[in-house]
Amino acid sequence: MNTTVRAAAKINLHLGVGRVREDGFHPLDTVYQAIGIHDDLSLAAADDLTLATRVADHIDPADVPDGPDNIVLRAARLLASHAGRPATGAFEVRKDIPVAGGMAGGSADAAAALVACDRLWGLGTSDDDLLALAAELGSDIPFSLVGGTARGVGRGELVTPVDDRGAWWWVAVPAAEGLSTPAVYRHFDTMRPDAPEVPASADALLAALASGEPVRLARALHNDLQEPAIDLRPELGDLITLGEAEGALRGIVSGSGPTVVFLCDSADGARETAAGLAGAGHDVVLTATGPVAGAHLLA
Ligand SMILES: C[C@@](CO)(OP(=O)(O)O)[C@H](O)COP(=O)(O)OP(=O)(O)OC[C@H]1O[C@@H](n2ccc(N)nc2=O)[C@H](O)[C@@H]1O
Ligand SMILES: Nc1ncnc2c1ncn2[C@@H]1O[C@H](COP(=O)(O)OP(=O)(O)O)[C@@H](O)[C@H]1O
Repeated sequence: MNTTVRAAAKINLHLGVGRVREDGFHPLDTVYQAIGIHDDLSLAAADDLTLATRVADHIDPADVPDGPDNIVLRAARLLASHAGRPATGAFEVRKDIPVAGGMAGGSADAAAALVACDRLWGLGTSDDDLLALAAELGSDIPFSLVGGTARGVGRGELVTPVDDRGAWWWVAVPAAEGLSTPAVYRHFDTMRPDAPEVPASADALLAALASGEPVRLARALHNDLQEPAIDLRPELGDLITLGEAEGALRGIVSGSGPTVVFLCDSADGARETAAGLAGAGHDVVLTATGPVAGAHLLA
């Protein structure tokens, strides 16, 4: 029998980035939100470890590694070694989350793989151990397990859920070509040699979130990686201006980009913004609500 796990894309409502640490990572104060764009991962019992990927029309299959470098297989091997057992199983991943888009698609798949292997192998790994293994694989992966809306500190791996009773409407516009996360962080270092050691606080964003007011949340959105991402891809600035002219409350680069996400005031607002962006020639325009759950088993 197959085990199927769904994992969501993330956006950063607030991404405060401090001066690079000695270990090469940047201290963050961030607020993540999981939104309704998903990858689905299924796992069947097998004698060896295999992976097949299927991608949505808006994804180039060549962008997804199909060998041992795929983070799904890395996650399976890490959990197997933690449990002292062989890594076995036949994975199939169906990708809808833009690749190298600043939406943590690989992190979502890694979180899904941890949950699926734990189930198929009957391990009953504790939440604390799963979160620690997730952090070892990547800074965003603990959040992909937790989902909802959460604050992330440290290098983003220390995650605490926050109060969010909103149902926020988002329009996401991925780019045809992804951006490398380390390259955007390096560009941040060049552009912001004076970056403070302590990253910009997420407190104002959290207050806006608790208000439930889309206009207030729109004003509070903040991303310190937006400037370097736009400097590397100037067309992202034009895209933000366009989406705002088409009715969005605010556009912002998602994480390290190049996906741009637009906060809208309602379902109708999101439909209108999406239609305006599509009419202006953007082939791929996705609409989603957030928050949604983290990596979870499908019945
Ligand atoms: C920028 C963010 C914002 O949520 O997301 P994406 O836009 O990539 O989705 C994250 O910080 C990405 O997290 P993730 O993609 O898991 O990063 P990791 O695999 O841990 O690290 C990849 C590389 O990114 C840089 N990195 C990552 C996290 C961090 N706090 N500081 C960094 O400088 C380092 O160069 C590191 O070698
Ligand atoms: N399962 C996977 N899905 C997507 N990308 C993967 C996967 N496994 C490894 N990768 C590699 O990770 C890189 C970053 O992918 P992704 O997590 O989608 O982006 P981001 O870090 O911008 O959120 C990709 O360019 C790809 O080479």
